[in-house]
Amino acid sequence: MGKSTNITWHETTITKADRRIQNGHGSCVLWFTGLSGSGKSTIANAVSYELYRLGINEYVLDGDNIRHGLNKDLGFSEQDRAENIRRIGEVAKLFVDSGKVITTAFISPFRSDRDQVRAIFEEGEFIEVYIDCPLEECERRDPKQLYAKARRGEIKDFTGIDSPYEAPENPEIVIHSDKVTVEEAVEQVLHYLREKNII
Ligand SMILES: Nc1ncnc2c1ncn2[C@@H]1O[C@H](COP(=O)(O)OS(=O)(=O)O)[C@@H](OP(=O)(O)O)[C@H]1O
Ligand SMILES: Nc1ncnc2c1ncn2[C@@H]1O[C@H](COP(=O)(O)OP(=O)(O)O)[C@@H](O)[C@H]1O
Repeated sequence: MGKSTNITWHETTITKADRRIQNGHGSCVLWFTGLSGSGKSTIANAVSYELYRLGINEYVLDGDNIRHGLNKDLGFSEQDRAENIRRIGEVAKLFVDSGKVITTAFISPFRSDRDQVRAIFEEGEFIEVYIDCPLEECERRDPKQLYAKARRGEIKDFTGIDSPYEAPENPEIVIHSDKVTVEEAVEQVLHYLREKNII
């Protein structure tokens, strides 16, 4: 329940539909989820680059970056992760309303948090992209040496080690990042967007 009272929703003069017409394409959020090191940031940025090249209005919301600003008051407890995802979901909704195709790269380990974000969007606007990569491979990559730290007990509540990751049950897109190249992953996402007439 919100704390604000006496507030009224104000419809904007220019609508999401108007912005989509001006842009010449649809808007949606490609919600990447997966373990640390699975490839969320790499693939989300590669998708974004390709969309930009095609003249599509895009934006990337990335976990580490948001935690430097908007969500710098949040840690990695289950409660803080839920609030992290809730806020990102609301920000993503504003971007989708602005007419963009956005990618988000957050571990978002809890199914209920992701489902709550899905619920604030209209049908077809929330596209869950599961970056499916075995923990062993993520740990082998360990691009930020965080798994090594977690194994040494220097980071607590690390996803996949001592904090759970709940895989999506019905994601729109599954990318096996241990089996396909980044280029193939990008093509998989673009194919989906074209098939749905979003781009
Ligand atoms: N305890 C713990 N568990 C998981 N990840 C950790 C942790 N501490 C720091 N980091 C770093 O923070 C990035 C994950 O932030 P997110 O906002 O995506 O996490 S979450 O969605 O709220 O679970 C994550 O980024 P990625 O590696 O890009 O996933 C890590 O770099
Ligand atoms: N097929 C692939 N898709 C995505 N990343 C890959 C792939 N193969 C190797 N990598 C590497 O794995 C690492 C993934 O890191 P990152 O994108 O930061 O993951 P995350 O955002 O999920 O933590 C990068 O160093 C990237 O170069």
